Amino acid sequence: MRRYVSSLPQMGDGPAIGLANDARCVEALRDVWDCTEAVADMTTFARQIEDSFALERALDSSLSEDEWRWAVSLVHSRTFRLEDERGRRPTRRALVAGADLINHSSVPEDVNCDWVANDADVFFISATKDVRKGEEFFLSYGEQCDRHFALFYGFLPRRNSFNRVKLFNNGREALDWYRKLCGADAADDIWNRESERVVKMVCDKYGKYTLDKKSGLRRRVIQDLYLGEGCVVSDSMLLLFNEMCGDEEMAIAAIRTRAEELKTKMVSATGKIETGIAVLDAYSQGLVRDYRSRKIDILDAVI
Ligand SMILES: C[S@@+](CC[C@H](N)C(=O)[O-])C[C@H]1O[C@@H](n2cnc3c(N)ncnc32)[C@H](O)[C@@H]1O
Repeated sequence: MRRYVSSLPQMGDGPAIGLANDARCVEALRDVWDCTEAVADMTTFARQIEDSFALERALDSSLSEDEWRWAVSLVHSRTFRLEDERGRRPTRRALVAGADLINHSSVPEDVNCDWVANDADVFFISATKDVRKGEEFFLSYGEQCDRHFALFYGFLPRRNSFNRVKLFNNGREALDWYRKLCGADAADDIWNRESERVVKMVCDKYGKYTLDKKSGLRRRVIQDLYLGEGCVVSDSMLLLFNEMCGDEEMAIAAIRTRAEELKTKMVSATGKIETGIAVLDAYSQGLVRDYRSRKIDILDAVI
């Protein structure tokens, strides 16, 4: 056991355990387009660490905050989530020595093994294709965009076909942006009726239920308004703009305009980001830069 623990990333190995563990990153990324979700994740994570540290500290006053952050990061980056689909048992996390050495790949063809745990908590890991002697095993830690890996694991997958850039937070924001682009008046009745129709139509097809914090009610919202790797435009965004613009060419032109606008915003924030990340270690600085440049590449590809 001691040998195993000493083989783990040690305290201070920040990069190996993710940017979410560094509060200074939250400041560096705040207000920068498309990092808003990363910042929200990091803020939640920081609060969870603080709250749980206070509880642990009550049990063991010799525990330092750095030790606690290190332990939480290892649990995040090295454990397997055991979920009981029938809901009879709460979700648990298993630290499986040996299996926790397998790296992730976001390239489906490179993934060559998979895992499962049975009802008796026996953990199986098996090859899903022939693996030659000396070849590396790769698991999929999930079909996630770069944000997830940078924040909670401290790396970016070599190639990530699941990476994306969110162009709008919801359908109303998108239509409001488009109204301004067209120079229409916010009080224009015809425009507003048409917007209502489009939002309802896209919501019926692609909307997801979310909890409205103000009213406490569940509402259907259009969320997946994104561009993905290889000039992929999400179905909900294409439908929304097709309906509003009346034809596909104009819809694509509007999406391009938005991409250009966001790229300009991201590039112009570079100075602020560089100042913010100057306090991070060189590895983490590189991670933030790569994270942003991959987003810019996605925007560039459609411009
Ligand atoms: C479950 S561990 C995998 C084993 C780890 N490489 C080790 O040597 O202990 C997860 C950590 O491995 C690293 N990792 C996993 N997949 C990676 C990849 N494709 N590229 C770079 N680092 C990766 C990250 O530091 C991540 O937090």
